[in-house]
Amino acid sequence: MPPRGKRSKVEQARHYLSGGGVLREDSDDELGVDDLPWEWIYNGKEITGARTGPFECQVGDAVLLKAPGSGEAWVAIIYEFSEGKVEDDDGDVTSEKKASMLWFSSEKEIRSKKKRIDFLPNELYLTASFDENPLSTINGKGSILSSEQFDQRYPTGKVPRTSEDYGKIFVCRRGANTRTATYTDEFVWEDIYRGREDLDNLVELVETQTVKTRKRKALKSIKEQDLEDFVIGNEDDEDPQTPRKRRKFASGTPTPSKARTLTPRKFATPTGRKIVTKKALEFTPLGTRLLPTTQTQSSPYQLARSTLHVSAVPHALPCRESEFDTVYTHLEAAITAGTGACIYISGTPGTGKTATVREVVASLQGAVAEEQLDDFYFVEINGMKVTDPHQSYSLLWEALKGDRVSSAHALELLEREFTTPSPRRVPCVVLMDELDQLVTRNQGVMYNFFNWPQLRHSRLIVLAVANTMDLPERTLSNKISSRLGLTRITFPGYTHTQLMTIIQSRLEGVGQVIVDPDAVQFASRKVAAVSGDARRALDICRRAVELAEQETLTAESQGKENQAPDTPSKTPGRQKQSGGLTLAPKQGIVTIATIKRAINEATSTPLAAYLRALPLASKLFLAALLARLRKTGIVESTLADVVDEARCLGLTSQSKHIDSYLLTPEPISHMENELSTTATTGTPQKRGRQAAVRKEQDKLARLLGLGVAAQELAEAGIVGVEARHGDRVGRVRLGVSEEDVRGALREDEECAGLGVGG
Ligand SMILES: Nc1ncnc2c1ncn2[C@@H]1O[C@H](COP(=O)(O)OP(=O)(O)OP(=O)(O)O)[C@@H](O)[C@H]1O
Repeated sequence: MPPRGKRSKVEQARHYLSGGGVLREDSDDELGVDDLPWEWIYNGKEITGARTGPFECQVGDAVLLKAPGSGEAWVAIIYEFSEGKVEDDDGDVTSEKKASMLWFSSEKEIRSKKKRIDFLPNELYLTASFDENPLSTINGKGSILSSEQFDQRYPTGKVPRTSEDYGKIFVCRRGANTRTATYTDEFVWEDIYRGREDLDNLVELVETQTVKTRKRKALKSIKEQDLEDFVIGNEDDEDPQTPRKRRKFASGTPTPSKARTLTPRKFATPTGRKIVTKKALEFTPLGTRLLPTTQTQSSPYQLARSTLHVSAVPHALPCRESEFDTVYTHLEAAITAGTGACIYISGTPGTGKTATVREVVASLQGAVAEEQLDDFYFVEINGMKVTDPHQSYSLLWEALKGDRVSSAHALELLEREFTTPSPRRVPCVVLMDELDQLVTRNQGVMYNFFNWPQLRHSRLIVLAVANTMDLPERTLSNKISSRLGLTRITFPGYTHTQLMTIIQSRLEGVGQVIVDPDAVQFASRKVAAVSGDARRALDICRRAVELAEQETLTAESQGKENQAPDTPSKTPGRQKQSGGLTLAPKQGIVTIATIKRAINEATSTPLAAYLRALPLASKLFLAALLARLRKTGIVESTLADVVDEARCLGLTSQSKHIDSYLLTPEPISHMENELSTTATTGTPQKRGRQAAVRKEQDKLARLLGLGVAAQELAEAGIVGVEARHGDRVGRVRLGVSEEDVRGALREDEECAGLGVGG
């Protein structure tokens, strides 16, 4: 190996320039292949420099930074040094020496087609973007020159490959904001930068002479932004809506007086390939826009229906303020500190988990747009929308790089990405919704998404949303899940007063009373008694508004038959109309009676009627399947587990129906044979015991008869049963919506005490 600082010609020849980004082989850096420890260089108490072996660097020096694995390096000026604690993958805490870097950017990183046409092959732009990096990412020193100085040294405009300077010397004559593609006036580097004391002036120069943010259509209200803002895979540089945000200093680091921004990423893939985005994948939009007011405000009923619709995005989420704050604080802290995080959010359906997370992300997007928060990417992966859990890998990779690859390849790339230090990695927030669906047969996906945020270079923030509290423990084992150190937030079911507030707040915009307050209270109490599900409460109220509207229209058309043709139509609240029709005081608005009708309707669909008419064995089977679903959060159960669950339900249930069902002699003859081995003679005590055993066996035999019920339910499409070849533990899952089954059986007398409510 050649002595440090000197490179063989062969090694030198390996260097090559790439538009300012230096591509070099890792072993060929000035620091050599041995990872010697870094030491501080002090001036009094102040850290002014750092050394490793014979290599030294000082505040104000231009350095090359590497990203091992990708072979890329970037150029930055050291702004200051600091030391912090880090936990390695084994949980050991060590201290880490790092430096905040002021970045140069290559022409390649300008995120716009408005690139300058006069850029030089080895030109860099000075940015006002800072980032913190471990000293271990330093790869050597660089030199920055004005174009005049550079021309004097290299009149041909090129650095010979054999030169010591090859790949290390750059021209800087302008500052730039890479996101807005705006540039400072031309300057002479040696005039504006003589050393560390000029650093703050440099930043100020770039900040004042470049435009900070592109104009965004919807800074006022993120909810009204075009959905493209949140759709990944949209790499259109011209799109001013795509969120490309700035980063602040990591927390815990002394923040300089100047605002600091991160050059938004537009790095190539690790293989250096240009990213060509194919047709964008579909993602769940961050929020669904409200329909145009012209469509919704034509009648107060229509307005009420649309604001009560579950797909409408409310302007605020009442009763979720503290959950919002917790999620917001965790996300903001992780984005700012450039660390990973994994937040596990659980709660029964309709408790506002998804809505709250989207609201938080939208607020953070707003903060980014206002330059108060660092840039971050956001992607939603919904377990219900992926056909295979492994697709999550491709979706995440596409979110990070805009590059669509197969799941297996994406997994490989992600592993490499997250274990590799990279100087300017933008944090990525992933919402993994309906997580239960992603773990059906494969815990690997969940494990990876929970584990990656722990890797110190990942900057991955995972928000995992599921219905059950202990999904990680159940699927990953206690040991692994406790090591993962998840932050847990539980969303409780809404109380009736909270549901009232939620409904009333949605109705505020309607302008007149369409739903009687007593009706709101009635609906809220009904829902809170079983599930605390806002979706269900909203659905009931919306349906009740439709019923009230129909009622009014019918009354109107009947009235019209008695009226002159030009009589104005009625609106809710009017009691008397010309033409002799008199409406009752509450006619036309939703009353308790309307709510009752809406609830009845919801439970009197053909499916509900079918479910209620099922034999008790089938109902018990469904109740057991629902109980499994609620306990495990996993959509699929084994038949054996369901039968076990049914046994527990049967033992704990107070229902006389269930009791008599379980104690009726089992009709399946082979069971009889198996179970009739107990003798029926002996002392009265013994006979008592035998009778009890017999009773238990009868119950068991009955329970085993649930297999027949399962078969019948499968034939009707209510459940799906899959017994793979050679697999005696058949798997079963619901074939219709869980809510439909719960809704139908909730008030069924035979199912009382089986806990099917929610
Ligand atoms: N606090 C609230 N204020 C207004 N609307 C709410 C509130 N909480 C929930 N909603 C509404 O209820 C519906 C269901 O909410 P959301 O999808 O967030 O529930 P979830 O807990 O994620 O349910 P699931 O587990 O079924 O996905 C949405 O339309 C949402 O807007």
